[in-house]
Amino acid sequence: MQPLILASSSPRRKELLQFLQIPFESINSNVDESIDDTMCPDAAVKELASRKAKAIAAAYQERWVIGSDTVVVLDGRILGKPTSRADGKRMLEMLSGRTHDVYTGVAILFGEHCKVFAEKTEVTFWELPEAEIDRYLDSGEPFDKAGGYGIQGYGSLLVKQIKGDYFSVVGLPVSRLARELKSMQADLG
Ligand SMILES: Cc1cn([C@H]2C[C@H](O)[C@@H](COP(=O)(O)OP(=O)(O)OP(=O)(O)O)O2)c(=O)[nH]c1=O
Repeated sequence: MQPLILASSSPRRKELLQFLQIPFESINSNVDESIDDTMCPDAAVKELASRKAKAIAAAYQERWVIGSDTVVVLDGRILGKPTSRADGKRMLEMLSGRTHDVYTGVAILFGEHCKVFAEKTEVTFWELPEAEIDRYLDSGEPFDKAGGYGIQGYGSLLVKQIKGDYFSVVGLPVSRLARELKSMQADLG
């Protein structure tokens, strides 16, 4: 079997997929990630994960392809990656002292076969004084991450509690993914 393709540019997703101990290569899908504002988060991450996987599957026939997308959701509003320092600060101020949801969608494609699912994890932040938010922004870590933080880095210090899959927050729910992939492969013989 040819190596699976991870339709992603994310170094975190690449690192997490290595836990499955299967050969793969990663290829950036470069898709337009705009979505309808009124979409519910579960549907939005599944749509974006599918869009990323389909873009690669169209160019690489007969290959297993995985696409994924992560968003942060507070009070029903989707927070993507901050567009500026001010936007990052606004997001972290909103998340301070509150519990939000992180949704990660995954699409597994093989020819006309596909499985798409989403995981939700609840994350609670400590109350964050402005000086702590400013220090965190200075680290540069927030800018390529949904919600403006990375739980796997300095952002770990902002987090009081999580409920659900930690790896899904980092960008790929590896444990569920391994099971879904195995089940699809068993069904296909
Ligand atoms: C909340 C959170 C998000 N993130 C990351 C996961 C995703 O990489 C990113 C959300 O953006 P995505 O659009 O899901 O992914 P990406 O642009 O990094 O990569 P690609 O589309 O090529 O697969 O935020 C963390 O690394 N840690 C966290 O704690």
